[in-house]
Amino acid sequence: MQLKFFKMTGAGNDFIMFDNRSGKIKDPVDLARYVCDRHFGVGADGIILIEKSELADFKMVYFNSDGSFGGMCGNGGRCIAKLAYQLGLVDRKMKFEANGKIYKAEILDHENVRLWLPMPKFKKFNLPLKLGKRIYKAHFVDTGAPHLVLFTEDNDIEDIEQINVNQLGRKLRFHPYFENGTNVNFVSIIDKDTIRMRTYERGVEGETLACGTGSVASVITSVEVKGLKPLVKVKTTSGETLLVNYRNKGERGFVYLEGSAKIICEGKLTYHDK
Ligand SMILES: N[C@H](CCC[C@H](N)C(=O)O)C(=O)O
Repeated sequence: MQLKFFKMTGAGNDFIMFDNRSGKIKDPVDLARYVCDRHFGVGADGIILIEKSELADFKMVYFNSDGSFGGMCGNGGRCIAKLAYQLGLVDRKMKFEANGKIYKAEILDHENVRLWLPMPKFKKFNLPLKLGKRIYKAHFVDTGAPHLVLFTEDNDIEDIEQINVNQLGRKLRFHPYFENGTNVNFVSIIDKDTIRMRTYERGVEGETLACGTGSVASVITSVEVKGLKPLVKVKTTSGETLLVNYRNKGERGFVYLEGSAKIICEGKLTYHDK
């Protein structure tokens, strides 16, 4: 069959997007593995399907490039909001459902999208993680995707740019403490409202150029544990900056992620469903 697709990037985290409101994509796992391959497919970190929702304007269904179900994706969430707007499905402000939760998004201008996330319920700060002979000082926040956060300054890492993210990230990603694995973020504090972050992503099994839910987890941890002051700028590996605003004030609390979301191209994919 032929499937119309859009290739998008959210600050360097790239996705192949499909409108699946008709339900014609039946095997997204196989499709994700095929289309995300950078040499035999189109190439991306994951696929995202727009589907119908009973609860919101539409539903976002996200799979990593290895075909695993991704739950939520912050950069992908900004991309799907942009696409839904471009396709005329929604106005500038919208609500969508992803993995059972409701997200709000707003198209800010031709480039930037703001995405509000539900307040993370599951956080565990100051989590010692033993790996071989070393104990890493880590923190964990579930922002719709599971995220481990390690500050370089607490783990005797001098230069974040020198970390072998694919090697160390991979070891922590498969740490037996996490039943379903975890994404791993390395964070250096630059000043009271800026961090540099590098992420090893579960399901891509390598460093990605930016990670939205990881940025949110890293900023929440930076504010709660290190006293950073929102709005916090997150310098990603792509060179783009993501913004995270966060107030932890009970009923009035909120957290949002802001950054670019762009359509790179659209096309038709020839695909044989297995
Ligand atoms: N890149 C995504 C996170 C993906 C999480 C996914 N890799 C998983 O938990 O399986 C983001 O921008 O939020």
